[in-house]
Amino acid sequence: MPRFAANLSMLYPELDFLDRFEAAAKDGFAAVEYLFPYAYEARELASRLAANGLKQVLFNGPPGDWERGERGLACLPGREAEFRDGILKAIDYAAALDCPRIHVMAGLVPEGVERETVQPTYLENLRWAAVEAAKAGRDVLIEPINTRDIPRFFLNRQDHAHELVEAVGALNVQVQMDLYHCQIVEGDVAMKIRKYLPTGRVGHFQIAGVPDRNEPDIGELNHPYLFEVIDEVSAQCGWQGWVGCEYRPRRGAVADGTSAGLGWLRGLPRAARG
Ligand SMILES: O=C(O)[C@@H](O)C(=O)CO
Ligand SMILES: [Mg+2]
Repeated sequence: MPRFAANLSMLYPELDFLDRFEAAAKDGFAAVEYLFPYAYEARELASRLAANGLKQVLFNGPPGDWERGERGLACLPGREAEFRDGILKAIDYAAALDCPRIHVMAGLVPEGVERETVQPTYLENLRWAAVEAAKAGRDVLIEPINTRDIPRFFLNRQDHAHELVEAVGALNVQVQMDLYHCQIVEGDVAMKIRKYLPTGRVGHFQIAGVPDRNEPDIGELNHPYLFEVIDEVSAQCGWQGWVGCEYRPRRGAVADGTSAGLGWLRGLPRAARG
């Protein structure tokens, strides 16, 4: 089975953020990811990781003004200086948390502007981020996201993400393949894993039930089958990454907490949470 990381932005909403580390470790996870570390001192987060024997495997670069709807700066002409400051801050956190990957959110295509118009800005920003991240020994990830959840998001499809990774041409730029978004936008998920994982350009997976982003055993995707596909292809190509559990708990959230909804994980053959 693949190795699973708990996404602490979505799992354990019944707990304060800093208490979610312990909860994930108690549930058997060996790794965590979350959207943003910036509201906390890096040393506080590092001590939670260490105290609970957890690895940090992913977090996001600063997204701009999240409260006002911004979802990344990478494709926004005129925001390059802010983008660069954010990437340098993320690299500092990645060093303090010993985190190998940073997800750089693409941002929203401005109203009335064509996607193609902002693509040069996106590529230039990614190239810059790749160089800075490489100096620090980190990978930069880009994630196609569905437009039902984030209308006008610049990057929606796996093929577009892989084209962009090729265009940047840096070994430390990879695709964050979130199977939830992939199913909503384009489907044919198993074949896309078979197509893209052997390229060496998939840095990380994420999962959630589709369509409602709840536990992976609710909804239209057959995750045990997809995990077998990831296992089979990984065995052939040597992929050794993580699968982030990025969903909003439905089964357990109210009565018993997130743990009660982890039956899908406990039920997997040779379940590997670390
Ligand atoms: O899929 C998602 O929503 C996340 O992985 C993310 O980084 C942006 O919200
Ligand atoms: Mg995701």
